Amino acid sequence: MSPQDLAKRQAAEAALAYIEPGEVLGVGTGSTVNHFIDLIAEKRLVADIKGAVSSSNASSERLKQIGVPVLDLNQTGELSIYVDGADEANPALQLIKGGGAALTREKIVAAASRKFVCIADRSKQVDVLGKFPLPVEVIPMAQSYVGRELFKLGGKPKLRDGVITDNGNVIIDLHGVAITDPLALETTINQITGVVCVGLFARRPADVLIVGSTDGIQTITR
Ligand SMILES: O=C(CO)[C@H](O)[C@H](O)COP(=O)(O)O
Repeated sequence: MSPQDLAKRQAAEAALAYIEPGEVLGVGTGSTVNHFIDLIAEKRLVADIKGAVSSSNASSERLKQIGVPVLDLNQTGELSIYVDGADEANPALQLIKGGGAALTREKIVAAASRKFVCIADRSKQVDVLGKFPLPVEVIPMAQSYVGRELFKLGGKPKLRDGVITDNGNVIIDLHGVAITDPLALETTINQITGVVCVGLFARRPADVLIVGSTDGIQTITR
């Protein structure tokens, strides 16, 4: 396992402590979350979990494989805990997410959860968000229009080739914007017609960030 992968696994393992027995768990998407799901099985915690609401078809499949029932958010009500990774996190625990194209469902599950526990390796920590291209999920017929509107914001929008989201939409990645005011940019992009969701989690930041590294675990609480 690479040092980065080991750091992701350490963060994922620390997040197991946030699981509330008998509760429905929100589960995100990505390689760090895959460690989290695998660890639930390895540490024999499956029976503690009533079920999970998942942010992607990929995570749903992985959860089912270890025997965790995948539930419909419309049937569960508010979730106590949501565990997910991130592409970038700033000191206010605002995030860029969507590297795995699951941003819309991730934002929905995060919004419907009382506590968002973000798990990441240290490479994801930044002072200013925006080195990682900002993912925007877009209705396919609006992709050219939205691309032109995103260009006006000063960055370089690029269609993510060959990617269709679980919701049947496309992803435009906005490159080269240093995000000094995440709340304002989230609002601006949300208001572009044809945008389904922007992978900027400023209005709904993480509540806890668990960072794994070769030096160990760091937990930051908002
Ligand atoms: O937002 C995401 C998927 O849409 C992931 O949380 C993000 O891309 C981090 O992925 P990884 O854990 O593989 O580094």
